[in-house]
Amino acid sequence: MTRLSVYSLDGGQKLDTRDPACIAGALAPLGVRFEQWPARPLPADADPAAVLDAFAPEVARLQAENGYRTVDVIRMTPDHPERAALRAKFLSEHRHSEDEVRFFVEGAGLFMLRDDAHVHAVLCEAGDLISVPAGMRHWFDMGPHPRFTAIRLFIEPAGWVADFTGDAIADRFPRHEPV
Ligand SMILES: CSCCC(=O)/C(O)=C/O
Ligand SMILES: [Fe+2]
Ligand code: NI
Repeated sequence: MTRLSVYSLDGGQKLDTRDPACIAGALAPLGVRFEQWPARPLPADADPAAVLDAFAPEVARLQAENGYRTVDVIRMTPDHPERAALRAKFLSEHRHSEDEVRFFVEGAGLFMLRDDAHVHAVLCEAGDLISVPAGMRHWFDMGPHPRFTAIRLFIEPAGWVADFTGDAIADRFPRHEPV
């Protein structure tokens, strides 16, 4: 179930909630957009084109709002050959020059969003739309046995571009531990 846990930078826990309205309300002051949209089941063999086709109305709505020029699909399974390398890449704290817009359509993954005083752990699940503002330090944990599909929307034609901070902060905070 979608969840927000907030930690102070020294690791003390300040908030833990599974209430979607509370999650959205706690993230909004950070400039983070969080909404829940209905998700629909996908065939196990759905390729990126099929995923985009299944969620064409949602993608069109987001593109109409913000003119995203590049849209892709990331689908991770526990046997994905690059799961360890991709997990390590996203676990490195980074930021982007544009908002990070993700619509989760299957499974779950953990976003860790850092501001001056806190780390906000947002466990995103199917149906969750999140937009992390440009410049916000963050990392993402898909866990050792990843299972999620997310639609990613970019203004930048090149798609995913990150500025890694070099800070190993992720090592000091909880990881995604799927049940
Ligand atoms: C949930 S989409 C994969 C992770 C990603 O694109 C990113 O930038 C994480 O911070
Ligand atoms: Fe990112
Ligand atoms: Ni904060």
